[in-house]
Amino acid sequence: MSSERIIDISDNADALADRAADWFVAELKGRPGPIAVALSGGSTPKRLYERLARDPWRSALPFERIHWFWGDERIVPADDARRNTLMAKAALLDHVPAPERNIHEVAAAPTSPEVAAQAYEQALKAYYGADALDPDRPLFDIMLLGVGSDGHTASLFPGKPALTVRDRWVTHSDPGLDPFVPRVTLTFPAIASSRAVAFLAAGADKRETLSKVFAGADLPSAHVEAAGPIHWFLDKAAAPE
Ligand SMILES: O=C1O[C@H](COP(=O)(O)O)[C@@H](O)[C@H](O)[C@H]1O
Repeated sequence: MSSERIIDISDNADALADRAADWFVAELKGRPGPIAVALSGGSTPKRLYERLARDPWRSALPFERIHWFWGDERIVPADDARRNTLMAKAALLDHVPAPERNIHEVAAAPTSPEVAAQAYEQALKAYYGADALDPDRPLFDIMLLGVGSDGHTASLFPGKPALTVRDRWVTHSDPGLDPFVPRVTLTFPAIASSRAVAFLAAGADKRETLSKVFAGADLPSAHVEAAGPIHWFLDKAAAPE
């Protein structure tokens, strides 16, 4: 299986966020029933979240029906600024009519990463209504991902055991990059259960990594599959030649 790759290059990080916000709204337009979105941490997605919190994007989204999940989380105390959840709330969820019951956070410390991963998998299974992923019924409608300068995505870091986990939807991982705090992450099979995936990457420090990813290097972000296309929203500084 190899997902279609669609590359969208903008002049700068702000234009990239505008493009991604337009895509996000278009992707959900007319979609009936509950909608599951997996959010990413990282510097580039924040700009997208800020846009979704304001018009014209905000008023085009069915917040009552959108369920918010995270592709990965840092297992630190709930009020620690390194939490991906805090960033998404500050940029988006605190400013939109997102029902509390639709916000599915990963547990914070002092919960252990093992227990947090198990609990998150149970929460995903409860939402999905089954214990096994059906390829004809993707778990996520939209999966947002970042890519680190080492090629990691979510908290799937090069060389770490989490990369090989196929029998779980969620696992825990040690980080390969700062911040060096325990992580909980979706596994590759859970990420692949997505109707659409969008990577967001901006800045010259991502360029060399992206060249390797697009050349098929053995890096985590190159191994992401999806039920539908994989979009890459990049700015000119990040885009390889
Ligand atoms: O640690 C993380 O890093 C990646 C990439 O972040 P960026 O700031 O380099 O864009 C992010 O996708 C992930 O959610 C986060 O936990």
